[in-house]
Amino acid sequence: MSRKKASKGKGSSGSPSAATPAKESGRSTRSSLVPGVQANGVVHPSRPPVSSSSEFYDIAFKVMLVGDSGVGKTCLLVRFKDGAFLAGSFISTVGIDFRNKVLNVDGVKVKLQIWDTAGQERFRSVTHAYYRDAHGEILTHICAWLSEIHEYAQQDVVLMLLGNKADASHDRSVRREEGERLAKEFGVPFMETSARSGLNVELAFTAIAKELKHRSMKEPDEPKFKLHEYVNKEMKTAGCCRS
Ligand SMILES: Nc1nc2c(ncn2[C@@H]2O[C@H](COP(=O)(O)OP(=O)(O)OP(=O)(O)O)[C@@H](O)[C@H]2O)c(=O)[nH]1
Ligand SMILES: [Mg+2]
Repeated sequence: MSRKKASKGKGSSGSPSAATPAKESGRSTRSSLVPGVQANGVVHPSRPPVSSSSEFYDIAFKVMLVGDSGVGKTCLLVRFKDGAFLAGSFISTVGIDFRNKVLNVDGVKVKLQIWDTAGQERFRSVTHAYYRDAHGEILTHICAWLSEIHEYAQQDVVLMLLGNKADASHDRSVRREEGERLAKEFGVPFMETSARSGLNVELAFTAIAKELKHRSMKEPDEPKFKLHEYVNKEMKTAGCCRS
């Protein structure tokens, strides 16, 4: 299987299809974005791996983080990408940013190009343009955002609801019971996360990557990947020692 090289780091763009470097959010240093990365879910024919480096990938997908301002989308992405928590004052995302991460999913290098959208209402028209290219959506406020997704995203987009700030008793985005109820009602997987402690952050993105990879590369005789079952099995509970 031939491997493509992933652009590293963080970027932002005014256009969903042409990824061009743009302004930084001011929260972390900017690294350059290599344009022309195809995040199209296309599997490349089998060839020996070009490199064992995590920079190389076999298949790529676009995943969007959507939700209200302040729920922790940027922090979740930084935790996933860099393993760190963005402490300090809250700097709201302007427009849209993205970061790439390559995961090893059952021996396949899956690149997630993760778009971190601004939750503020005034940027809504910017984020609408990105929905149609997204393969996966990670939500942090299901009711308000599902109608947007139904309107702008592809029908078969993979969805996941997160209840972030599980470490904080008062400042949570979604109460666990409420999250579980809504997720059941809308038929999407739900998990509690914490960008601060790292709880379930890796799992949330890995689960999406697994589902997308299985959809693209499933052999005819291979059993269907069950996202709900995988999430329920792997999920760690808030308050527990693991993260
Ligand atoms: N306790 C706690 N605080 C968090 C967590 N995640 C984010 N925060 C805090 O919540 C605030 C908002 O986080 P952001 O990640 O910037 O929020 P956002 O969803 O990206 O907001 P917009 O960019 O405006 O859409 C910041 O002050 C973070 O430090 C978490 O898991 N636990
Ligand atoms: Mg943000």
